[in-house]
Amino acid sequence: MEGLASFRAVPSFTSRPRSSILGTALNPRRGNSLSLPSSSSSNVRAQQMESKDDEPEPVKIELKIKEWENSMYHNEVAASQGIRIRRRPPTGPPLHYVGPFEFRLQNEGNTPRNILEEIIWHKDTQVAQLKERQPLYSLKKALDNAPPVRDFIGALRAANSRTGLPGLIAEVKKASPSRGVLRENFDPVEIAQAYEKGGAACLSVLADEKFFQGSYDNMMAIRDAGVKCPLLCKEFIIEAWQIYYARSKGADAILLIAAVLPDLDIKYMTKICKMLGMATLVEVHDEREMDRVLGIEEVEFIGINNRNLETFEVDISNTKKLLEGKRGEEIRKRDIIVVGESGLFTPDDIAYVQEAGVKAVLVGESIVKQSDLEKGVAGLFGKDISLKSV
Ligand SMILES: O=C(O)c1ccccc1NCC(=O)[C@H](O)[C@H](O)COP(=O)(O)O
Repeated sequence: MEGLASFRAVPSFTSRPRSSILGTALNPRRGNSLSLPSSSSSNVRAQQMESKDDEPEPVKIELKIKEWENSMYHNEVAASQGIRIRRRPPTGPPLHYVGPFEFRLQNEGNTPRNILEEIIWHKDTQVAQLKERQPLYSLKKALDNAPPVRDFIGALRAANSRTGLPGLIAEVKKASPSRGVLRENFDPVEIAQAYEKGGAACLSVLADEKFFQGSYDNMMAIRDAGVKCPLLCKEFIIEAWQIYYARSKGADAILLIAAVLPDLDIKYMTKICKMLGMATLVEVHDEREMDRVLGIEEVEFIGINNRNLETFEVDISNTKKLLEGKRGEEIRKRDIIVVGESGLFTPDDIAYVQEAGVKAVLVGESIVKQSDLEKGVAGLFGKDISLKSV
């Protein structure tokens, strides 16, 4: 797979001087054959798309140089699609390695412009470190032991027909940059079980530690406890590697944020998810992002975030605005499931976004703050939506 999506940032480059990489001897003749195990499973097809970790060392280095050169253009390509979030600091990484010390440069160029950009820059560094610890080839092996994928979109459709209300994706969310800590006594398994009992169709589990106090351990614990609701890994995905990682931890769906990812990345990552059997929720916030995403044939599941992730402003009329006119028509024609996300607190809010055309809602704050979570779900919908109610 050529293009922007296949040339990702080079993790180790963020903390190593370029000369240490360029000074390494290279083999200019790049072999194209891939030694993959023969199997017809979807995982293997996905492996073939992300194969460079299986390459011999000199080829890997050459690829990394190409990645580095191409990543320089990433911000430019993204900007041409109206994406304001930069993948990494334009003047170089914030951490500079100088002998045994590291120091942080603070200047206008390498200071994030908003919280989303700060999250993405942090994620870039974090993913780089995780990838070094668990490269793709070993991650792919871990997929063999991952629990089976459950049908995320199917669960939402089923809940929608069962209750006549939008299917609920209930968020296991301890804290957020905009609201701080939402729930002090935070037991992810207890929360997940209560949501499920209350009638949630699916769960969204925050995986980011730094900004949301979430974790992949939470997601695994929820799965291991036997919760049947399919799980959305709520993470800031910037590399395909993270999709495999999420799958290895039991995720059934992932989130892609259009404000962060260029079209080619969305397309490429959606294909990887499909091969792994996972659902891809593509999140938009404005008309421009919606139009970009509707231009991607593979997209079948769209989230409209009522929260502007750059300013934290929440306005649920955003969902209505983005589903009006031609956009709404196209969505209905393609039978795309739309999720109304953020800022939903009351039965009136739910009715409002349902009227606008959503078949599902993603809700965190308003339910996670309730002392009785099961009742919290019923309170949000204005009625008992649990399985025992019908
Ligand atoms: O919630 C935040 O403050 C936030 C900040 C920066 C990036 C993402 C953020 N939230 C992710 C979400 O969109 C919400 O967790 C989700 O839609 C649920 O929202 P809510 O019901 O308002 O908790």
